[in-house]
Amino acid sequence: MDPVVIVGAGPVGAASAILLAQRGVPCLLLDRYSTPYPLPRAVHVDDEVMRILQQLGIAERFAAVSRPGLGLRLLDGRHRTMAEFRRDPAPGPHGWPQANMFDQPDLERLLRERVAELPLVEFRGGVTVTAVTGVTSDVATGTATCTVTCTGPAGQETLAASAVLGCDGANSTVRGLIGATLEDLGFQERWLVVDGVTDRDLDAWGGVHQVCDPRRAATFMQLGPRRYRWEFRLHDGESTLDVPALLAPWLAGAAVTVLREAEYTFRATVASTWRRGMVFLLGDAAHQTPPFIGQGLGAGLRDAHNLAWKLASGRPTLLDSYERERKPHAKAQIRLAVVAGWAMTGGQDRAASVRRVVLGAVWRLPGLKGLALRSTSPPLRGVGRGRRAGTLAPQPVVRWQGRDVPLDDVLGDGWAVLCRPGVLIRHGSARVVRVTPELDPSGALRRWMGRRRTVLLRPDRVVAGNGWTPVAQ
Ligand SMILES: O=C(O)CCc1cccc(O)c1
Repeated sequence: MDPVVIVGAGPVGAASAILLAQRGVPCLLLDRYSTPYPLPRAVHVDDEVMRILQQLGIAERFAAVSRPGLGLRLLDGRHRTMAEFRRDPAPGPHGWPQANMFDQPDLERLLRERVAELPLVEFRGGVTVTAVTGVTSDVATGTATCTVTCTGPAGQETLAASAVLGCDGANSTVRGLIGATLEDLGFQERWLVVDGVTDRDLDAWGGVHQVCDPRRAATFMQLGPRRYRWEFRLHDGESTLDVPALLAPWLAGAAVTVLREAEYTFRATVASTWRRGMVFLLGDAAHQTPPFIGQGLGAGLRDAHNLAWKLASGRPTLLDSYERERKPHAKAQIRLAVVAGWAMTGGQDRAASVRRVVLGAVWRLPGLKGLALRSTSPPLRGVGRGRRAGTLAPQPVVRWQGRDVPLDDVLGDGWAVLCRPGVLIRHGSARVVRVTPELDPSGALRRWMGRRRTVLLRPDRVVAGNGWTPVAQ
């Protein structure tokens, strides 16, 4: 079997390789560079994405280097809290804290270590892809073969591939090679991103601070012990900022070493098509979002998780659902991020300051203080029928073979059916898990199942339907 060639060994490419190799699919993981990009970019993943890291086999190690986020605070220009939306740091319905803050190089290291453990993944660094063919092959038979032309330490090579995954970031070569264009979702701002380490803990609140000040919108958060991220909006015509002066109000006299200062243009875009033949786009190659709800990297990992089991199934008809499911989900999260950005920066008009005053006043109403933040992840569209189809099943701790384990570890890598005790089903190749009081001592799974006798779960733990619907399998 020709390998799946994955272009780009950042988190999305590495995650794709791991998920495919774990399912027995050989992968060739190519990157321009031999070592991971050393500078921090993403800072947050939610609890649904933590389940993907769990499936990759790195969640425990990741939890040891990340910290639960406490939510979101909206501050005015004098850093006074206008509103606070809290998150519980304890594990939630998906078995992990709802928000997890981290330093991206830590995640990249864990992913590369996991890649190195898998004999079915070959990594080649220093390789630049120049052409991809086979993009219009008839994939109905599943036998299409693509070729990837690249240059690297071995000179120019043409590689045969059963599929090609373009995980090569915002300036994706693969995207251009398959003729996809970018749809603009109407947001473009320049921001200065500053990462720093301080000589002592700043004793800051452990959530994300969004400064809603049209004169200088800003974001501040803690990523690790004495590790902090600041982001400052740049106005038209500004190319540099007085960073020490901007950091000073956050430091309370502590000294900071700036690790990185980089200008980014935050954009909201989605690729016109995410697939040609057996060539797929994932991550920033397929979509870019402003960072204001912390869902950029998560969207890419969701792409990898959505596609890997479908590719590994060897059933080409399943592949049509990749873009159909992922694109609306990614767009919904990008639109939310754009709204959040608008609320923060809100323009320079008089109405913007009125909006902020109203927000502050609304926030002081009794009952609104301490409002909990909800998930920003909508259900996937077009997945099966029935209640909760397209949503991710929860992941309570269950009692299995005498041990307390997270549900996903019991469900395994394939299709699964949760069923009430006493229900007789023909189970085909799906793993049948009977939801008895012994299995589910907290009752969380039984409460979630409600009156449903059975629930069919896809390999990515998305609800495919109620009852036993072998059609979906
Ligand atoms: O959802 C949360 O609790 C945090 C969202 C977040 C994460 C990272 C950056 C950012 O601006 C928002």
